[in-house]
Amino acid sequence: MSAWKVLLTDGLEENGIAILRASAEVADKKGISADDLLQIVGDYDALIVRGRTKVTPAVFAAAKNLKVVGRAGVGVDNIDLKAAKEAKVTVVNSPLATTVSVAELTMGLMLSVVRDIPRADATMKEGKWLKKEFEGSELYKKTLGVIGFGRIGVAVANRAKAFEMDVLGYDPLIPADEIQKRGGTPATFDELLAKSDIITMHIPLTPDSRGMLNADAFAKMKDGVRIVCAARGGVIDEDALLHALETGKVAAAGLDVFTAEPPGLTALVSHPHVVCTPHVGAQTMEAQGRAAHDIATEVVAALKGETLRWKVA
Ligand SMILES: NC(=O)c1ccc[n+]([C@@H]2O[C@H](COP(=O)([O-])OP(=O)(O)OC[C@H]3O[C@@H](n4cnc5c(N)ncnc54)[C@H](O)[C@@H]3O)[C@@H](O)[C@H]2O)c1
Ligand SMILES: O=C(O)CC[C@@H](O)C(=O)O
Repeated sequence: MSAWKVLLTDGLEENGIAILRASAEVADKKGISADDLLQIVGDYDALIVRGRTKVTPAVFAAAKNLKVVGRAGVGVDNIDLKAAKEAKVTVVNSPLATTVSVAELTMGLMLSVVRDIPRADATMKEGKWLKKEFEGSELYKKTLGVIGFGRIGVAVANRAKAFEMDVLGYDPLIPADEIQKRGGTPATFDELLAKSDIITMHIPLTPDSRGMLNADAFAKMKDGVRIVCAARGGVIDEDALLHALETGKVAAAGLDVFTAEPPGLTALVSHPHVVCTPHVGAQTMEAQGRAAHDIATEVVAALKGETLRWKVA
């Protein structure tokens, strides 16, 4: 009989489940409702989530045996870290697993917004040949502003440099010489806004970063700037972005993430100059395989009281 019980509420790749099963009993309740989670969470020593499950103070209050919450992925904005601390529950994530996948999707969104690839494809599927309408622009020699020069921001910067873009980096938590070492030209927020042809966001959603790209920020940007975001919807004020698209200040936006998910068919989602994907930055078999391995290993280590690599709280 296994000593520990682990609950999965957003699924996990098989390789991760196998690691957990070597030390614990695993219950896979993918898609469980918030109410049903409150009913059963008290039975478990560990809870592993992705972004869908909200690990609220009520969950911690009901989770009498819980020792660790594992986030298969990076962002922990769906986990109440204050409540975790008060409940003396460890929170771990798997921050290295998805960097490449998110960076590659970001490049895809960037290419999509400069060449209008999704709309060109849609018109072909309507039997049209609108060659003259699809005059885009190059990435070559354009300035890319990377907001958040951490793992994903740097991975995007490296890929952008292969396209011979000039890369500005804004990250108040990283010294300028470190941004330079990581391959970016350090910039203040306002410099980045003023000089970039494309701005891409790679920051966590925190009280500080919520609504960072707002009406004031859009006003400071170049006319015709393009915006890409595969971080969190909340870092952009979506009403301000829509207004900037409607006035032409922003020529196009590529968005993987939304303030409310799923957003439904909002004016932003249906705007002709917006390319959307349904929060799939980390949704590759490679990233999910790595995330499953890393989070399962880390959660087992937490249960065993071993040294942790990715303790968030
Ligand atoms: N679309 C997806 O599926 C997907 C997948 C993984 C991660 N993400 C998002 O991407 C974010 C970044 O991931 P990462 O692995 O690069 O994290 P990271 O911690 O390596 O990098 C984030 C960087 O943002 C900086 N930062 C924090 N607050 C800032 C602020 N207010 N202004 C400017 N910079 C700020 C930090 O100093 C850090 O260097 C995650 O927090 C997550 O929300 C999305
Ligand atoms: O788990 C997901 O579906 C998204 C993951 C991603 O946004 C993250 O922060 O790791």
